[in-house]
Amino acid sequence: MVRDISDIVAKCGANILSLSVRPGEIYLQVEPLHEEKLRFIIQKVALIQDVYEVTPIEWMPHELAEQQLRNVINSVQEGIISVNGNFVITICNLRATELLGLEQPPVGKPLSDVFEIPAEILKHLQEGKLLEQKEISISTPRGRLKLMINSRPVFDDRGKPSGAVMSFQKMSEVRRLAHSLTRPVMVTFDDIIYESNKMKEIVEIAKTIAQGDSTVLLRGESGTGKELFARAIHMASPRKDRPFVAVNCAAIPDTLLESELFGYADGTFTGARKGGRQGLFEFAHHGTIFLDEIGEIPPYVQAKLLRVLQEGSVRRLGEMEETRVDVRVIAATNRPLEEMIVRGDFRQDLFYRLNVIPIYLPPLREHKKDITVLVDYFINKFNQRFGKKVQGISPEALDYLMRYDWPGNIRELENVMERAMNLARDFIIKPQDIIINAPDFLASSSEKYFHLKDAVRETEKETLIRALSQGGSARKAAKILGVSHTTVIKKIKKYGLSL
Ligand SMILES: Nc1ncnc2c1ncn2[C@@H]1O[C@H](COP(=O)(O)OP(=O)(O)OP(=O)(O)O)[C@@H](O)[C@H]1O
Repeated sequence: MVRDISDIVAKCGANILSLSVRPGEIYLQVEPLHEEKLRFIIQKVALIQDVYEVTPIEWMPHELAEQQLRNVINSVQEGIISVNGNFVITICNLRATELLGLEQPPVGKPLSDVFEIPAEILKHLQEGKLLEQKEISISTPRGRLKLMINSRPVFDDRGKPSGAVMSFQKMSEVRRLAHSLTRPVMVTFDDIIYESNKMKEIVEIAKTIAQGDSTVLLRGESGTGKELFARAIHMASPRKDRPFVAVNCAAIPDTLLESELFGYADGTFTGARKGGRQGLFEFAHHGTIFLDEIGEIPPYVQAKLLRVLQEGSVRRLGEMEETRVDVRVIAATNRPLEEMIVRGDFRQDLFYRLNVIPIYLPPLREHKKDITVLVDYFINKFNQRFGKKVQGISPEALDYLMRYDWPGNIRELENVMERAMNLARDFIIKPQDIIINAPDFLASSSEKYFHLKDAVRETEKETLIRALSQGGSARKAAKILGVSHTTVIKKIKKYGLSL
């Protein structure tokens, strides 16, 4: 049939440009024809035995497939470049062309002409190796650009490397994406509940300093609202649409803290991720980093942190190059830093750098006036969470709360209220719904009633609290108690305590 068709076309003096045969279909591309000649060819071909239909079409099937593929690769957000075995560009999508600052896709040009690829990466590609999440910095007509690159090798029929397909994204976009996934819980100053003048003054100061960029040091006992204030300051600042990165310095083992904060270069240590990794400071670029439990950081990390605060740039572990970071630092601690300086446990110069705006959050026992509004706030909060309809608290129960000293501060009050809301059978919280786990306090109250299990729990919690305040850190408490650091961390979580 193909020969019969070709004969007809040839007799009409038309040139066949390409031909494609599929089961049940024959496609013919001929040079442009006069309309009459075309009609004549169609009529003749239609008369060939077993030909059912002859239709003029605009594009050959391979041209259509090519167009569809081009549309797909041009519509993706990432830059895509494919190279052959000689590292000549065969495909370059619109995003890649734009990122490289070029007018036209550089198809047909050697990769090295348009892309300043570090030698080690080039070697990697030539050897047909997979490349994952490698950061590179290239110069474009519009200036230097940091990219995150991935590359998959392509192999020929004999399994030899014959090119690669690379995809890349701007580092700033990767950061933004990561941030959109880890967006902080939106805490604002409206979520800070108080009515006392003491707290009012503090909130006013915090609102004012939120506008600036200076480092803030939040001091106060555990559970007084330091993290809440840090988040509210961030959300009231011009940085609110950028990352808020909260780091609990005490929860990260000393050996990891440095690389977590400042990142590491490729091949810095065994098991490290290929291509290195950016640290939390880089991740927080243009945003805020909250360094909780700052008193827990070891001396060598203190020295590096001081440099970051002084220079405004970070150097990843194992790297020479410095990266500028624009990060507002909010640090917090419940430790007596001044005493730690005297003992040589905390650097004085770092203290001064951190203590630019000190904010002291008082313990709840010093602003008991706020208990009433806080109780109402927690009743509302837990009504919503538990689908309850508790309307308030009885005067006796409130009096009970007022008599207690709240060593665990607002966090402890919140926990006690959560428990009370679970126990409440009525629309009003009664004294019997309030369980305060403090032996001294229980002894002085009318409801003293212990199962052995509860007593063991209480004693364990008490002992843990004592070891923590004596030692000042989970690690030291573990030593005092003769248990592992992990056990202490687990128990702290179990009892809703905080370092
Ligand atoms: N003024 C407040 N109004 C409402 N909730 C508060 C207030 N202060 C603290 N809280 C709540 O109390 C709990 C403890 O607060 P937060 O974690 O901020 O304390 P912290 O001082 O950072 O504690 P730690 O030092 O143990 O990390 C949180 O659930 C927080 O939402």
